[in-house]
Order: sequence, then structure tokens, then C-alpha cells
Amino acid sequence: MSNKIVLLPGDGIGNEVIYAAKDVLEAISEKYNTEFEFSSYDIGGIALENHGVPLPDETIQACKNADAVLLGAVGDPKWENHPSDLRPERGLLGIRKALDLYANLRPVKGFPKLLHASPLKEEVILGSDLLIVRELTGGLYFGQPSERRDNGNAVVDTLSYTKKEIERIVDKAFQSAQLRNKHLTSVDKANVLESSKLWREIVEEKNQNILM
Ligand SMILES: CC(C)[C@H](C(=O)O)[C@@H](O)C(=O)O
Repeated sequence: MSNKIVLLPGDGIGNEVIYAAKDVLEAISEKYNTEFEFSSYDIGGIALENHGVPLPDETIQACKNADAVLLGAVGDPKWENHPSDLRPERGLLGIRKALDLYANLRPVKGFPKLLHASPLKEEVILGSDLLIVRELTGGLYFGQPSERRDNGNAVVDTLSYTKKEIERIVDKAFQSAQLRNKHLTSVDKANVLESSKLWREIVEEKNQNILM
């Protein structure tokens, strides 16, 4: 059976990393007799150049029909002064929403042979092994209103979450911790922010259920 893989290289270093990942998948395909069918679509700045929008419908459709999507990177200083709905970043935010990709799992690991390439001190990165779990489809990036006011002299962004949105990312974080060393740290500002109060309540409630 062939697995449909959609490649979204995007901009900048995106091409380099995505085609390196494709080489790896091709090697896997040969060694393990697995078939991959690759197709590439535009997102971000390259999509703005080729289609006038950062996330063309055909890209969304292809991703919805795929078994997996590999995304490189979006963004380039040349789009910096464009209106916010015509910036490369909108492509990334849009695909996260369209596919409901709420869980961002970002591993941090110090590989001894690559320590010299890290901007962090070697003694800090050596032995590091964390997984950062970040919510991606709610919160500050999507809350409305988000606008300039008073002739540009004031701004507002809105941080809004539903309980369900927080619960599913917290579940994902607990599940990930169970597969690792069972340690979970929740980062919030519950002494000030309403959103953080609800966030902490949910984390504590789920922690109690796990302990019971
Ligand atoms: C490009 C941008 C919208 C994006 C984000 O802030 O989520 C990126 O910086 C990231 O962290 O994946």
C-alpha cells in the first residue's frame, strides 16, 4: 500500500530540510519495502508569489487527502510590511486551523556531536531532553478582536480559550509525559491572568485523576 505524503517546503530553509527528509523517507522506502507517494504544494511566501494568497485551497485539499504532511518553514523579510492577512505566517496559522492541528510537540535534545553548533552553552544543552507541548489553534493568535485602535495609537489582542481546547492539549501533555519520565511542568501566569487560572485548574484536576 502506498502512503501519500504531501510536502510543504514553504520558504527559506524549508526546501533544504524538507528535501533532506524526503531523502530519508526514500531510503526507508527501499530498505523496508514501503511505498511513499510524494507531492509538493505551496504555502507561505512562495504561495503568495504563485497564487496571491498564503494558503491556496488546493494546498488545504491535498493535506486533507494525505496520510502525512511535512512542513518546512514560512516567512521572509520581504513580506514584513504586508497587511497581516497577506503575510506568509497566515499560511501556517491557516493550515493549523484547517487540519485542527492543536498539539505542537517540540523536542529539545542535546546530540553530543552537534553541541558546538548550538547557541546555548554546552553544559546547559548536554544531556537535555525535553518535550515542549504548545497549544496551536486557540489563544492569543486567534482571539478576536485583534486590531489597532485610536488611529494606530493603541492595540488590542485577545487571549481566549474554551475549556475543551485546554483539556485536549493538557491530555496530550499528560500522555506524552507518561511515555517519557512521567514529569510534567505546566507554564502559566495564574496569579494574574484569567486564562491561566482556568488552565491551572484543568491541569490540577487532570493530575488528581491520574494520581487516583
Ligand atoms: C510563523 C509563526 C506563525 C509560527 C508561530 O509563532 O507559531 C512559528 O514561529 C512557530 O513557532 O512555529
